[in-house]
Amino acid sequence: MNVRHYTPRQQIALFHFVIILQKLKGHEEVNPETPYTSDTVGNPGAAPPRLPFSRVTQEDLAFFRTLLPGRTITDPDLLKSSNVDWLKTVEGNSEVLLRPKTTEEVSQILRYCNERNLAVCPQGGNTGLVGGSVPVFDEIILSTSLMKQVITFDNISGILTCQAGCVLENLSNYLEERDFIMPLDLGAKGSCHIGGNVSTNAGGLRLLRYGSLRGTVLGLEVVLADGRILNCLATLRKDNTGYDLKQLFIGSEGTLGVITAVSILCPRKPKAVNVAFLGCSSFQQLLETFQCCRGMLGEILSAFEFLDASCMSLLEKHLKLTNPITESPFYIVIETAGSNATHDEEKLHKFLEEVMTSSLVTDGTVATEATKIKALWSLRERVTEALTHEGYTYKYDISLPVEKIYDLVQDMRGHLGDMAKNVVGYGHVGDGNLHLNITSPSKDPALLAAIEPYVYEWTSKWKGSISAEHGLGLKKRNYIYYSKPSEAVALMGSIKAMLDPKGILNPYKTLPDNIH
Ligand SMILES: O=C(O)CC[C@@H](O)C(=O)O
Ligand SMILES: [Zn+2]
Repeated sequence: MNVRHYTPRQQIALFHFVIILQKLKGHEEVNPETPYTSDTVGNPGAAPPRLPFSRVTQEDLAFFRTLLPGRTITDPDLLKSSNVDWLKTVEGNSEVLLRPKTTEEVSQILRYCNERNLAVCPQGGNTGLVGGSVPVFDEIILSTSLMKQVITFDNISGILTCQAGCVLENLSNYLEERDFIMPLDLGAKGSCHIGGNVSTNAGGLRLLRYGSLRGTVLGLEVVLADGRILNCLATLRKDNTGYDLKQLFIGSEGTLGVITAVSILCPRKPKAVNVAFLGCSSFQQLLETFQCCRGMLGEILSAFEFLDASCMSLLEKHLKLTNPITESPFYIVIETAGSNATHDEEKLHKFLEEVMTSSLVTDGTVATEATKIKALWSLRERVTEALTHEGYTYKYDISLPVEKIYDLVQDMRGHLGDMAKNVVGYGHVGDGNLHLNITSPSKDPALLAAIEPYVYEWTSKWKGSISAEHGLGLKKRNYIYYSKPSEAVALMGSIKAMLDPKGILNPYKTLPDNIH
């Protein structure tokens, strides 16, 4: 976890080396076809015209280079992967990437940018799916990648305090060595930063059991747009002294402040973990299995996830993963996490017996051993990755009453007919959160016009959320009114104006172009 101290020259060399390695691995290879977002101004889901922020000058660069020697990056090749999002769907034209190590440095950067009216795009692991973590035009990229120190961990209370740039998987490993776990787990754990997770209020695979970050985050340190440091890094379970300001920064996607440190309540590492992978012949049966599962597994249930048969075909086709059970229209991943292996296995087997004999489930397999558990989880966690091989993916992250979630997928299939290559559904049944993904060989404006606003109207009719866990970013911000009343959006605008009067923090994100 600790960062070794390198000279500025060594740091640049290391940074170059890492980028070359990433390119060789092919992970960070930039799709040359990603259009610059600035070229798409006026298109649906794209950017409004550039706001009148200052442009970065040589004097500005001189200031940053003095403040962050070796950590002010201007080489276009090195900037490329920070300008483009993980999905390679949006790309900014930033000419500066800043890599502070301390809160004080972040504070000095923001104080300077605010005075100079320079726009800033805060960036964590850049794994977001709504275009929130990359610049739209030439915003300065403020990366948390070197802020990766664990500050404290209390093994009595289970409270971890760390810098915002800690990678989620590194934190999980750190905690597991101490018999604890993170309350949050995501497919992107190997790259995403805890600060980014908190800024977007990421949900993930354990929310059913441990709740959202709005409950597990106990304190935050945030740097405001004008450079003021707000130290609300409490490590208390209970604290009712005034307004809970940290909630404003959770899920506001870096538009109100830059999160620099987080304190979070971590559960004990479960002694026994089991994963069951089951097949169901209808979504109705899947829902009945969920009800039965909640009743019979009770407190040991830690995840209830699903994917449909189309997702499975893509996993097999593109990632060469093997379906461990008989083909079914729906698949469920159930995880139990408890403190007594015998008790948990007994409960799980009784439940499996019940759902098999009542024919709710057609086939299944169970894993207790770590590598097999990981393999079963891959079938759910890697659907997003499999979809990227299909061409262009239109992504929708919808909350609905749980009994409605798959109706949307079926309805959309009927609505789109042959226009779409694939219409797939997967997600977090336990949280009523559907990931509806629609693919086409390439970007297709006619297909998009058939999907939107239809999908948002459908969601709004059932009082759902048009962004359950991914945020609004650049892509979804103008659809906020489908989920929030105008009074609420107007109040959000007032809060933004109060905390960031010049609007320098992550402009063009989260809030709609027109607040009415
Ligand atoms: O890519 C998506 O649509 C969902 C990604 C993620 O939230 C998941 O649950 O796998
Ligand atoms: Zn998800």
